[in-house]
Amino acid sequence: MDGIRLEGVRRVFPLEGGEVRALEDLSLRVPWGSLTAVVGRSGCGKTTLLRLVAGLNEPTAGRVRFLQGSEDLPREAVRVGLVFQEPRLMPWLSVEENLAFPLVGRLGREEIRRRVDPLLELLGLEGFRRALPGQISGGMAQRVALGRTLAHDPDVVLLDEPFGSLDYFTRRALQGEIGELHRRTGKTFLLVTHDVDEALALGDSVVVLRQGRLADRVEVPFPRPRDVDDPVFAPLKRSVLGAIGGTAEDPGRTKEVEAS
Ligand SMILES: Nc1ncnc2c1ncn2[C@@H]1O[C@H](COP(=O)(O)OP(=O)(O)OP(=O)(O)O)[C@@H](O)[C@H]1O
Repeated sequence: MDGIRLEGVRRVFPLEGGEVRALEDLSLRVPWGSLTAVVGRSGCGKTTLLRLVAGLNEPTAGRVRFLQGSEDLPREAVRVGLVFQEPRLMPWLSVEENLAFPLVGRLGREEIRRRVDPLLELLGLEGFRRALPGQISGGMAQRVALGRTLAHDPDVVLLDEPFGSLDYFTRRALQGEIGELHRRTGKTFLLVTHDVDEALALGDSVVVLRQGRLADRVEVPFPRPRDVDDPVFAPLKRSVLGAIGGTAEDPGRTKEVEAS
C-alpha cells in the first residue's frame, strides 16, 4: 500500500548504563497525502517517531519504508521537512531571508524569489517580508518556520508540537491554516501534538502511542464537522483519551491494533 510504512520498529537509546525503549514493535501506515496526528503522554515516543521518519535516527530494529505502489522509494527520493515547537529562525535575517535561507546556494536568485513570494502570500506574511524575527509575533514566527520548511517543497511535512508555545487564539488560527495548507498542497502531514482536540480537528486519523507502542488508531469521518465541540467528536475523543491513559476498568491496557 502507498505511503510511509513503519514495520516492527523498535528504537532504544542508551542511558546511564541502561537503555530507554522509546519505541517498541511499532507498525504503522501513513497514506500519501493524509494528515495523521500523533498523540500520547509525554515520553511515549512521538518525537522519536518523527525523527525516524525524517531519517535523523535509524530504528534499532524494524524498518521505515516509503512505498509507491509496490516499489520502495529510496529515502533520498522523499523530501522531508520538519517544523519544531520553537521557530528556530535566524534573528539577523529578515522574514524573507529566513524563508530563502535553505535555498541559497542551491537555486538561482529568480527561482528563490519564485518560491518565496507565493509562500509569503500563502502565510499572510507579505507585509512583513523585511521584518526581523524580533519584530514579529510568536504566531508569525511559527508561520515563517512553516514557510521555510515548505520552501524546500517537501513531500512529507513533519510537525512537532508546532503550536505548543502559542496562546489559545493564535493556536486556533494556525490550526485552521495548517488544515487549509494540507488541503491546498496535498502533501503528507504528520502532526505531533499533546492536544486531543487539535488532533481530532486536523487529523484524518489520530494515532495514539503509549509507552512506545501503538495503543489505538482513530479514524475521523469525512467531511469532518467544523466545530471540535460537535457531538460527532465525543466518542472519538473518549477513545483517544482512553487509549492515551487507560481507563478505570482497564488500567494499563494496550490494545492490539491493525498495522495498516
Ligand atoms: N537521544 C536520547 N537519548 C536518550 N533517551 C532518549 C533520547 N531521545 C529520546 N529519549 C527517550 O525516549 C523516550 C521517548 O522520547 P520522545 O522524545 O520520543 O517522547 P515524546 O512523546 O516526544 O515526549 P514529549 O511529549 O515530552 O516531547 C523518552 O523516555 C526519552 O527520555
